[in-house]
Amino acid sequence: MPDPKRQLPRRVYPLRVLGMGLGAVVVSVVLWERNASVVAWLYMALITLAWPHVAYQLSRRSADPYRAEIRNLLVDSALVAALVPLMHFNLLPSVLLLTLTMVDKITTGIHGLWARSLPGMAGAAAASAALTGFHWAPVTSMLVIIACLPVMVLHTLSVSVVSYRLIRKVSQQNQLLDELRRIDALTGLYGRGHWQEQAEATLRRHHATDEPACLVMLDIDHFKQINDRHGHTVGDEVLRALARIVLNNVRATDCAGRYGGDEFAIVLRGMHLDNAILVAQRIREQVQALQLHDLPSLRFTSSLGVAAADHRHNSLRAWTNAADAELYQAKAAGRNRVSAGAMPVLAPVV
Ligand SMILES: Nc1nc2c(ncn2[C@@H]2O[C@H](COP(=O)(O)OP(=O)(O)OP(=O)(O)O)[C@@H](O)[C@H]2O)c(=O)[nH]1
Repeated sequence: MPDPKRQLPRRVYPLRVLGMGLGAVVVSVVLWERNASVVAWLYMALITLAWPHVAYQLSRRSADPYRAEIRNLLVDSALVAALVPLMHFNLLPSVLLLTLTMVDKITTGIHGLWARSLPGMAGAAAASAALTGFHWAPVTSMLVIIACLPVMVLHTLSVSVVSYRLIRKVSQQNQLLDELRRIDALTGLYGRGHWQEQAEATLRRHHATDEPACLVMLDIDHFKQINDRHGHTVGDEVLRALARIVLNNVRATDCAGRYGGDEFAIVLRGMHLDNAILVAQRIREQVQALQLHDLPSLRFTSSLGVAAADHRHNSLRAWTNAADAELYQAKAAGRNRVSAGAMPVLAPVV
């Protein structure tokens, strides 16, 4: 991929040619109005027409084109400031060109570049005033106003387009970051943070409307042994396969997340405990029957704890603790089973 810093001179070159060219139109009209000398015309042509090409060659030949281009940007500002005395301080073009060169420094996004350009601008304006003689004629004619329009319009539009692209890129990247934050990369289930937000919302709705909801905590049995015997890659494959089973058994309105290493949490919205137990049983059975494509001999099981949302659950922590306690029961009772609150521990169907 081309280095964007090395590409900078090539990107800036046409913009500088265009900007300085449009500036030249403005200054030419002012010089023409005041019957400027040949020297003044040459001076203007050197700055506006020759400089962009010199700048390009300087940065292209430099060992560090990026730094060279920053230097060129500072020279741009100084040269534009030098045009002001040449125009006898004609008000509109002077203010316009100085403002635009400042905007160019700001839109680079380089911290403080505009401030760094100020001493050079002041020095160049003073030197230019000394060379050309200090003439004060700030009144702007209609012709000069018209000559200012193209640079004004084109510059404003181009800055707007660049800002628009930047804003779109930032918002796309924010969306991507949000997606990364929400989704667990390994399993494709929700990550813990997003899952918790959704689970909290479900619990709040239960408190507000009495809408039933159940929480299933699932943990793979002896997962450490799978990792130890077959390696982490197989362990990861087991986690992915289990996530697929979970997703196949929940509705779009439910919320399944990876809670920890080999622990999964599912919020079943609008569901009573008896139905939630059926879902948990179905998942347990499918996990037990699962065969990995690359390692069909590997079998594993899971334990699940189910807790219905209750008014006594004053926080998500209380609800997850209740489901976790059930999960602990299932593990303690011999694993590969579902445990659910008031319901008896459910032994596996053999
Ligand atoms: N392959 C893989 N392993 C993980 C990942 N995250 C956590 N683990 C492993 O998961 C294992 C969890 O093991 P334990 O919590 O001790 O539980 P267990 O072996 O499943 O035993 P029981 O839960 O008591 O049945 C640890 O060995 C972790 O290293 C992961 O993303 N990929």
